[in-house]
Amino acid sequence: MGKTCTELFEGMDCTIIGNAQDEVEGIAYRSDKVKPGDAFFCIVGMKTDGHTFAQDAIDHGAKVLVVERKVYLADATDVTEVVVSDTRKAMAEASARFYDDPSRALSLVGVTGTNGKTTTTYLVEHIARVAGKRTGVIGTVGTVIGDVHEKSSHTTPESPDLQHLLARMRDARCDVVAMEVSSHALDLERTYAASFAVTAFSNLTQDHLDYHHTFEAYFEAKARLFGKDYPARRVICIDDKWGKELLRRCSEAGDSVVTTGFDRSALIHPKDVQYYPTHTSITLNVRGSYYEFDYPLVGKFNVENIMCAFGIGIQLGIGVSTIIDALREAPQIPGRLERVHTPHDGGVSVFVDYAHTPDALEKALGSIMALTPGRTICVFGCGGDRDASKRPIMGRAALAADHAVVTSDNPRTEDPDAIIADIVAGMGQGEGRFDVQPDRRAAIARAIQLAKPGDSILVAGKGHEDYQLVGKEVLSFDDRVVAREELERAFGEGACE
Ligand SMILES: CC(=O)N[C@H]1[C@@H](OP(=O)(O)OP(=O)(O)OC[C@H]2O[C@@H](n3ccc(=O)[nH]c3=O)[C@H](O)[C@@H]2O)O[C@H](CO)[C@@H](O)[C@@H]1O[C@H](C)C(=O)N[C@@H](C)C(=O)N[C@H](CCC(=O)O)C(=O)O
Ligand SMILES: Nc1ncnc2c1ncn2[C@@H]1O[C@H](COP(=O)(O)OP(=O)(O)OP(=O)(O)O)[C@@H](O)[C@H]1O
Ligand SMILES: N[C@H](CCC[C@H](N)C(=O)O)C(=O)O
Ligand SMILES: [Mg+2]
Repeated sequence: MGKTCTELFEGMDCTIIGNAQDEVEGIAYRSDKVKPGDAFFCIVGMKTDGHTFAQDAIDHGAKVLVVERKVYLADATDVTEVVVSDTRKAMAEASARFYDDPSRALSLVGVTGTNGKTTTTYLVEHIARVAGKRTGVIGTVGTVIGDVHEKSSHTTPESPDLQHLLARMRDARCDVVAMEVSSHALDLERTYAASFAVTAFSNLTQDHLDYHHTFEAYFEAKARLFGKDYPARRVICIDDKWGKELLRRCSEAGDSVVTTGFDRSALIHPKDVQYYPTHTSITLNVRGSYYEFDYPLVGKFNVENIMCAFGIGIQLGIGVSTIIDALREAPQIPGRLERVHTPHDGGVSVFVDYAHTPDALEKALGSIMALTPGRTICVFGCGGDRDASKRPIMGRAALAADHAVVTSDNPRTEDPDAIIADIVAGMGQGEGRFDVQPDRRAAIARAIQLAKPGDSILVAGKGHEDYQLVGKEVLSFDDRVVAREELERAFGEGACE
């Protein structure tokens, strides 16, 4: 299934040097992954410049090079070069064409925002499924095509991988695909040339300032999903100033917008919410009509996610009663306030959650504390090679718990003790209310040792992850499994009193 350079690049602002009728067999952006007949896109990255790997790509069989500046390869006269002004955008557009624009053959939903993307996409998938649609999901926890789950390395894949996935979903006759769109993806044009039926915004709070540097730049990256490159129907949570600004822009552009939020001016907002340990009872005001129902997710932040998914359902044309039927039976989202079940828990509730930002940690703790009769203990750390400025803020946020155990998340290439020192720098007011235990298993065991019947433990930061990244190594580690093992060790048969 090849495509000629003409087919891939026609209409783009580019110069083709060589044979425009050359057939391209695939699209590559890593030289060592090139297969014979591929087009290799040379990307100027943050660490290195893809143009310097042109020869390596040719050695692996690349037939076409797409470049921002001509590379003049003396011995490669049979290689066609395509000169463009932005290889990332050109790669996204060529990838869409290579797979015959799969996003146009289905309803693609893009969810962006700092927190809530994974949860919302899972809810949308479930709503669409209950509405009788065939579904797909693309995001942090992995890819789902129909009933088949696959792992993924990025929340939002690089454009050739994304278009390939969408093509597989189209070929599997998916009607609705719910996809997380990260700010990195928008900035790096991974989703450029994908056409969305609906785009949705959850919230914007601190994360990824290592990459974007300022909040404004972070917001503008997210805002792109609501701009001219991505025409679609919109769903916007207007509880923060960033959502209000997006609403202003989309209204000015004449877009169809469904607003959501606790803000009473939102088209979808709650009239009443009752929080329980196992579920939530809500009365929602949806465009002036009231709907009362229970759903099996807990916590205040999930009210926002429920409303966002509701709004997306409406924008997809799904009936309100179907949306509510689906939400009543909403699935447990892996590693999001997921209760650890084991026969011997000593009356201690352990929740594993993916809170890895200051706002998420504060909200996850608040949600657990509101449902806990006893004390709440928080086990958490921060990822290495990621926004370091969030560490002391997360430290301070964790002091809302009765006790905190500061540990390692994914240290990656950083020194775990140095990450912990950054966190503890924000915990000056908490003398005596936290311990430090760099070993994550020992930290979970320590929290269990401190807990009494009626207490809760929040193990935050890694959620569904079944690995720990230490240096360049990928170690096997799953908070849910480790918590279960440590609960059994503490309270199971044979445990020492
Ligand atoms: C910060 C970031 O997103 N970086 C992405 C970016 O890397 P980069 O610009 O540094 O690329 P580079 O290493 O300088 O290389 C430049 C070019 O040379 C190529 N190259 C490089 C080496 C070689 O031997 N051969 C070769 O061809 C590379 O493939 C690349 O095309 O472009 C690369 C592909 O072109 C991505 O793989 C890489 O993702 C890195 C691995 C990453 O960790 N990204 C994370 C932060 C990320 O994207 N996260 C978001 C989720 C965030 C959230 O939701 O919280 C996500 O969507 O997953
Ligand atoms: N609407 C929300 N507002 C604030 N915090 C939330 C919200 N929804 C979820 N959270 C918190 O954020 C964590 C991550 O949630 P989720 O995985 O849905 O977000 P995400 O945007 O996909 O995150 P990531 O950027 O890592 O992909 C949850 O475990 C929870 O602690
Ligand atoms: N998508 C986020 C996930 C962070 C998860 C946390 N466990 C960590 O490793 O920091 C990121 O890549 O920044
Ligand atoms: Mg996610």
